[in-house]
Amino acid sequence: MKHPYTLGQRLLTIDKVCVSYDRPILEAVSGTIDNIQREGMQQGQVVCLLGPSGVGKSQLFRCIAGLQRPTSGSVRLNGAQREVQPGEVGVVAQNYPLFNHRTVWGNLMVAASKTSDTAEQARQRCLALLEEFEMVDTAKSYPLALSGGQRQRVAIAQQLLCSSHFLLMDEPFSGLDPLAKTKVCETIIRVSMTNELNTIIVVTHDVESAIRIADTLWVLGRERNADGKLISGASIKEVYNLAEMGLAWDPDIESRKEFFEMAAALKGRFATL
Ligand SMILES: Nc1ncnc2c1ncn2[C@@H]1O[C@H](COP(=O)(O)OP(=O)(O)OP(=O)(O)O)[C@@H](O)[C@H]1O
Repeated sequence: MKHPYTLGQRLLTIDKVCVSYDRPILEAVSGTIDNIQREGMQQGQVVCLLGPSGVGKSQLFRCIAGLQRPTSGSVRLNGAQREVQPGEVGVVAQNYPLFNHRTVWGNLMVAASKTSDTAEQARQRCLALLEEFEMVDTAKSYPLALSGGQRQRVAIAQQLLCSSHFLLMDEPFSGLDPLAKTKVCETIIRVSMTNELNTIIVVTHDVESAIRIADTLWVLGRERNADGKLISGASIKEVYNLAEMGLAWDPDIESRKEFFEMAAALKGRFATL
């Protein structure tokens, strides 16, 4: 079967990342993200990192964000030899920390000013993102006056302004009702299609939302010993290339039987990890 895309440059390399405390938490985690190229489309990358509770997703998240150095191994961006530095990957945390004493515009300008050559350039970049997220009329509002979804979009815009196309999102669906989840999925898809280099890694437990937004799923898990007990030290046990499987970028994915089959298969796999 001919795939409707090709792969370009390497954007992210996770190379045998190990994290240990009193016991191994991550054991030689490796993975790569390449630039997806779809003819006539501006298509970014969305990878969802799934795995059972306590398996080590947050530890890997921190390593990818450059917030924590692995015990061994490395995370590198854009084919570089040096390790990722804090700030290069935007982090959208669960509570969307914003400056509450600044307006939406003020919050965005703080971020844009750090990475723009002139104030006018910063202004243009902020305006473009507000337009992209249909939030121009909230520019003068303060974060506490926004809905959760609006705050999340400001946090995403802020991180896109100060990082270089990489966004890490921590459990963006937790505690949301189905309608709100759909909106978050739409926001992530929209961000991924704003620039072909935009690369979003979403850490989530939400299997259905993950299948809706991702081109690739990484499942973090552990091995079991002969007695069926989990062995410490997780690695990426499964990689599902949804793009190759014909399950990515389909706005009607939820109405297809493959969607339900994939969700059921993943949940079954979770139980073993
Ligand atoms: N500073 C630390 N010292 C020792 N152990 C730690 C430390 N930080 C995390 N751990 C352990 O690492 C393991 C993985 O934790 P982590 O928070 O990454 O899991 P997770 O997959 O994100 O879980 P959840 O989905 O519940 O958030 C846990 O067993 C945790 O106790």
